[in-house]
Amino acid sequence: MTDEYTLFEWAGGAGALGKLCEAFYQRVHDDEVLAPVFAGMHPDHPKYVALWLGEVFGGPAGYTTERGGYPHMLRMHLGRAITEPQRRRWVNLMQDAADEVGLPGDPEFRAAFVGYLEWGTRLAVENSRPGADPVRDAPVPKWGWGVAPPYRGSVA
Ligand code: HEM
Repeated sequence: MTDEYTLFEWAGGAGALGKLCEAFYQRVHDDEVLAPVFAGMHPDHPKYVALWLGEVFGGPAGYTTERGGYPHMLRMHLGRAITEPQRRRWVNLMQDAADEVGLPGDPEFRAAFVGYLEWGTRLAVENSRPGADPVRDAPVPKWGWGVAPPYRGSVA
């Protein structure tokens, strides 16, 4: 059964995601494309992103209960005008960090993991576009092992 474990559990839980984000932001710090984007970030930003990822991947709802949930995450991206090269570098460095900290390398986990990174970063670009007016309030999304159906727009 594919849903016997959540992605959170399969990844190694909060500890593994914490290490992933520490390694990722270390790489960001040394990266010519992303260092300027994150120059003013909150010192605990890696912890918050780890909390977010944990909730998305089926772990505890800590980002919602402790950090303002989806509306806060969305606000943090509004107006940032994230570019495609920045987005792509973000995805690349996350995968480098996943290798570095030894997240599971099996095809199913990595496909689901990278699927979320692609989906989430493309939404971040869209939502950060100057003038974008995305829905402000929504639950933290959940990501699992499955395959996402095609997006058909908002159907009344
Ligand atoms: C799957 C993709 C992404 C996820 C899951 C994500 C997650 C988050 C979260 C949870 C926050 C708020 C942290 C807090 O509570 O303080 C945040 C803030 C931020 N994100 Fe993202 N993000 C994604 C993509 C991106 C991309 C592609 C960029 C730019 C290349 C970006 C740039 C930023 C910046 C600059 C902040 C503000 C950091 C600070 O000032 O502390 N994000 N992100």
